[in-house]
Amino acid sequence: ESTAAEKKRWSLNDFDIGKPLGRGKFGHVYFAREKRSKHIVALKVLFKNQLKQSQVEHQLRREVEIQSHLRHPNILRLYGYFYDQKRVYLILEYAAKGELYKELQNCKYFSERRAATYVASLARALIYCHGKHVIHRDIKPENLLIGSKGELKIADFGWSVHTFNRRRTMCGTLDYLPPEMVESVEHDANVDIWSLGVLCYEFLYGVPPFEAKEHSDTYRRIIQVDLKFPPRPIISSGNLITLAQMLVKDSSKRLPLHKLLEHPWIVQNADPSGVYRG
Ligand SMILES: COCCOc1ccc2cc1OCC(=O)N(C)CCCNCc1c[nH]c3ncnc(c13)N2
Repeated sequence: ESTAAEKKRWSLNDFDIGKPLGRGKFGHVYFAREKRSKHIVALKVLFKNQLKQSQVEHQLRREVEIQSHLRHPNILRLYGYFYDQKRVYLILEYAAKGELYKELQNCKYFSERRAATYVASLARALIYCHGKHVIHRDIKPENLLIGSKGELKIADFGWSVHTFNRRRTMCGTLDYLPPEMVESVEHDANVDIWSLGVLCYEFLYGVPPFEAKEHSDTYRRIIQVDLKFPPRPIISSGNLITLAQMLVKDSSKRLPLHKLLEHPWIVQNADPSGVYRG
């Protein structure tokens, strides 16, 4: 069901452009307001020539197609898009509290309550996506935003695919990739469970579990599931068990997302509203 916003042909002069919200690989994101409705949005501007050079136009088309049909409180809405001679513009929901990774950098690592609250809301968003045969494949702090009430929003579905056409292309950091993607063998929705485990680890320890100086070392640590838990005070053992059940090499043996939501560590620590109130 597409809304009026999806049908309308938008153009740049429908918007008052505000401050830049940050720079991504292919362009900038701006704070913007739609003039008629006064609705606040984020406008992501991508340069066509850069998209062409990197041959990602098809990936962007798929991203727009996928994200515009997803409706979930923890998935950043894509209201529509338009383009002109040189640029493509994505009209996105505005996340008032910005990028999660900056928050993680500021406080080094999150409390168990905060980590579990975020992991639970991500699990619910991924269950929703998997129910629509969409796997994200790129769950990492840089792709997570925080809404005005502190709720988590997954943005940047650049690497998501419909499960029938599983592409095995590689990208960016290896840290979050599960063994089957690093070995570029067949993969399924369980890749997102692995990445969620990596993310949970990074929320709690401040670094991803298989981080290493060289790509080749990260690669080997992932393949061998070389998982170490540095001594960190106030981490309940329940968490370590949860993590160990998500970071399993055999994708069919990973803790399913709906089981994760019933896991004692999540139940005891995650705020049921999905919002971390501090
Ligand atoms: C192909 O692209 C697909 C869509 O990708 C994005 C959609 C929205 C985004 C960011 C997206 O990709 C990552 C990216 O461009 N950066 C890391 C730089 C800007 C960081 N945003 C900061 C930000 C603050 N409040 C926000 N409210 C909504 N969206 C935001 C932001 N950013």
